[in-house]
Amino acid sequence: MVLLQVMYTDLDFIAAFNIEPAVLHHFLFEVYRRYNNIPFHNFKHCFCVTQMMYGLIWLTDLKSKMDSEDLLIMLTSAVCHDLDHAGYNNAYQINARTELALRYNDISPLENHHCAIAFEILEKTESNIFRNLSMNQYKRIREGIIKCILATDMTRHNDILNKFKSILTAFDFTNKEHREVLMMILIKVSDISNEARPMEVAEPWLDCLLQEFYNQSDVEKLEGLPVTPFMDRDKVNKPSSQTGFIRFVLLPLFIELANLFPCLEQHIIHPVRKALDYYTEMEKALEREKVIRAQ
Ligand SMILES: COc1ccc(NC(=O)[C@H](C)Nc2nc3c(cnn3-c3ccccc3C)c(=O)[nH]2)cc1
Repeated sequence: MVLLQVMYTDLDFIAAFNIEPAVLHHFLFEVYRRYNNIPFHNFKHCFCVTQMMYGLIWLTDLKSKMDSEDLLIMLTSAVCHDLDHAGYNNAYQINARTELALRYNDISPLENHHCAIAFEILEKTESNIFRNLSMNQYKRIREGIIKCILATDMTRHNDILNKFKSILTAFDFTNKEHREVLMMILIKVSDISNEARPMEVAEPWLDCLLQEFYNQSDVEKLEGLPVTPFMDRDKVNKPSSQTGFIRFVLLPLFIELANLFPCLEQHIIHPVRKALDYYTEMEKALEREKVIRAQ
């Protein structure tokens, strides 16, 4: 948590929002406690997403383009975005008619839950880092965090990306709606950006993700529920699922963001293109092996 604390300090949130260090520590400890020990959606994932968000804020010089409230919304949303994730995605929640699906009427049940847990923590005085804010500031920050966390539901991926594309040509930092879409894009980029990291860091994350996905599809098979193909251990081909993800999801998203911040080309697009080459090579090696074994 100390590293997360440094990020709040470095971005001058302590001074700007009169956040007491003890309260920040309490908040981050509660967040740490409310993430679960599952292969992928654990506290380490929360840290990676927050660290990526922090890096993007500095790389794009957002401090000079957006006010502190928006930056506080982005960092806090990253910290809280997967709180109490149990390793079963929205499709499972809805198909299995879980308590979450029932409570949130099948509308982004997980993301609604992550956000509700975040504000449960923030309701407690000892961990409410917003307790010295005015009512208006609190309302604005709460609205922003809800929008950002709910935007991490991948079923909304294309809608959010298309909205961003439509405003890109005339992006206006003084336009509230433009800023909101950009904040959603930035938390989405941070959330799925493992492949922008060195391969020795990125590949283990994919193995952890597949572990979580395989665990879910095993349960779905046991419970006679529909199984998502890219989660089925009998169907998933790791390199080809990842080349598909990088080509059709990751690169298009990162390229759009780089249209607004060209410096990101070298920092996140270049490494992802190298990751695509790596998994494409792995795919070919697997194919060759299959041919040899088939003979
Ligand atoms: C449009 O909705 C989608 C699109 C793609 C996927 N996931 C995939 O294609 C596969 C499993 N690969 C993948 N999925 C990833 C990564 C990072 N986050 N992430 C992920 C994790 C949980 C839920 C959704 C996603 C994209 C990654 O590096 N690879 C999941 C949902």
